[in-house]
Amino acid sequence: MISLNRSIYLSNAGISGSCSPFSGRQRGVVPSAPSSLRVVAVNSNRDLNGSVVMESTLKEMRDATNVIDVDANANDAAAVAGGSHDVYGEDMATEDHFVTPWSLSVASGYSLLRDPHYNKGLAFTDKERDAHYLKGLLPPTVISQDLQVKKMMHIIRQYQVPLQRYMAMMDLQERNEKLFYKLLINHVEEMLPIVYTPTVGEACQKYGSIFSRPQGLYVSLKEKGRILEVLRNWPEKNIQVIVVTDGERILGLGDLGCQGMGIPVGKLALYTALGGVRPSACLPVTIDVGTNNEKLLNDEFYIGLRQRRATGQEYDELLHEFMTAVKQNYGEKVLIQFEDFANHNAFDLLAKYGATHLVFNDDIQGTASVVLAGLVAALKLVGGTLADHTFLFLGAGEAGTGIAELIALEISKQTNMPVDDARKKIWLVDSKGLIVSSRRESLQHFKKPWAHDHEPIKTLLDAVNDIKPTVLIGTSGVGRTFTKEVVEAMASFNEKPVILSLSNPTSQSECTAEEAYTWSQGRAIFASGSPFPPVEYEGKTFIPGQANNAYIFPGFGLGLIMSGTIRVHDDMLLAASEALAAQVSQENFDNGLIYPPFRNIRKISAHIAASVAAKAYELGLATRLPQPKDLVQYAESCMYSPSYRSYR
Ligand SMILES: NC(=O)C1=CN([C@@H]2O[C@H](COP(=O)(O)OP(=O)(O)OC[C@H]3O[C@@H](n4cnc5c(N)ncnc54)[C@H](OP(=O)(O)O)[C@@H]3O)[C@@H](O)[C@H]2O)C=CC1
Ligand SMILES: CC(=O)C(=O)O
Ligand SMILES: [Mg+2]
Repeated sequence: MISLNRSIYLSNAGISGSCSPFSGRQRGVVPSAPSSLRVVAVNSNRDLNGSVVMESTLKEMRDATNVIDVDANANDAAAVAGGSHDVYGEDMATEDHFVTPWSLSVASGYSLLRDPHYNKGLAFTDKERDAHYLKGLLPPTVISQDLQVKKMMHIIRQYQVPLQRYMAMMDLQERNEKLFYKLLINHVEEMLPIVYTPTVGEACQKYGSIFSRPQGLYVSLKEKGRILEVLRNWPEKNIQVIVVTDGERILGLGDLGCQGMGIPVGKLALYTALGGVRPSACLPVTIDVGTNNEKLLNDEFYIGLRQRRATGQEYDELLHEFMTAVKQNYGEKVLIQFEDFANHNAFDLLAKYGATHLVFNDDIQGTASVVLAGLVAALKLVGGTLADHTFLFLGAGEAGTGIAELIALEISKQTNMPVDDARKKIWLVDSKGLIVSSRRESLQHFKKPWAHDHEPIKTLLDAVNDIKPTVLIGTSGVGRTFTKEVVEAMASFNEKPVILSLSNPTSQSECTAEEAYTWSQGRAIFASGSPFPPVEYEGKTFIPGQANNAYIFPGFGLGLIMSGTIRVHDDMLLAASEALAAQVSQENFDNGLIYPPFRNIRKISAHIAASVAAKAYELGLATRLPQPKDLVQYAESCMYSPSYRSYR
């Protein structure tokens, strides 16, 4: 039986006996604990000093003095599931689940205010303040969550420097998670450039200096042989999406080593805000195998291993241990999204683990899907079918060859032409010039399918003038490479040249929106990886689109999760593309846009999720049966809500 003085808090502290109260997420339990064992940390002094392990029942928990609530997120899922299925966790629907320690929390008021999952700040009602020992810990006023959002926006807008806004947002995420997501969802177009590209790039570059509270899980070479143990230190048990990087190609900023952590953290914030995956199901991971970035190695504030990158067998073994441990710890339905790996590892990891794990490479596959969607939509503005167009890429790495391949697959599907023939409509330029057959022997494997018969060409401008593409796509990671001459050449033989500058962050964009519109005399159909503001040209306002995989991965992931899909298939990427393209309205087209606005992203994500799930069911890769009748409605019903819950 439980004997309580003042308050109790469920955590894994009872098992470890050594964890400090409320450092990071505290609703977890050592996953290997037998399910019948209830682990309760008794807090007699508002601390977890003297934690004990004991058995308990749900009733006992509820009888305890200060029971807050079952996991609010679990409630979201259970509510939409009508208590009958488990969208967000295998064992969520059963009563037994609700007595497991990670789904029920009991806290002192003081601790409650410091738990980002439950904290509501001034929005705690008087009744809640009474019930949860909050009296006196807050000033008397009670305000709504909407007013809190308004106030935070006011504070954030006062910061002129984007990095300060980023830090304010990260601070909010660590302080009051629901408020963070409410704000991000309600102000998505304004806040996306802060928590995501371009600002997240600068944050990664300066991560060591701005680092305060750790976010995500660091798996370094030091942990080799003990990765399962590291995973078990993470307090959440029902992880559904992991975004993992090794920091070697962070946006177009190169090797940022361990400081790449900003990317998984940012991507997963989007999984929740844009795709509705609950935050506690998301795990950001950075694999630290060292860095070859001399500046960071010599930076006294660098947070990672101070050694050059491990490669070869040492690297492979660490990654394999990680992949094996993830599956062992979270099961086979956890989605592992590879992010910002260098291409010499990215393609191999995807190929190696694609057959055994639910893996998705955002840079190769997510980017491909978002760009194909934009191109399909662009056809409404430029005419013809995909097969009628000629595509030229600057950059033949993950993004470039990934997009090229999906375009070829779609052309082949639409025309019944062999994929090899479809590839002939697509040309790529890398740092050595046009990829042609005479270079084949020395090419990396992912470039070989693009080595067409042609004379060697050294420069992009020469390639543009020779090949005369209708679509020019920048995936080089090098800024200002679409020069005036290049854009003018595109505009000289295309009435409406399609120009996509995909490289991130803004500094690496192949050209700016202003350059694209002015150099093409306002005729370009333009989109970029990082956002640009509208451009005035000859009395007309041009609104550039944002071609970023953020349109795809949140909905794509949601579709996989909600259908219990066990493997990613190319047809799912095509389905996601079609779903996104279908969301572009006539009004968007009238404004020259080939992507819908981000403000509708949750609806868009629901449609993408539904299409991906439908494809998964069709392919027999979905395990959650029976298939829901209305997948869009189902996707919407599964989405995390950032609104506060009432703590009874
Ligand atoms: N908008 C979006 O959603 C996304 C944008 N990106 C962005 O795309 C960029 C590239 O990413 P990724 O494909 O993964 O990177 P990779 O390193 O895999 O590929 C970069 C490619 O660019 C080529 N390149 C580099 N410099 C030049 C140059 N001066 N002239 C011509 N080609 C050059 C490289 O050539 P070589 O092979 O010879 O070295 C390589 O083929 C990044 O900036 C990234 O942020 C990536 C994913 C999604
Ligand atoms: C957007 C993205 O994934 C990248 O630039 O790498
Ligand atoms: Mg990326």
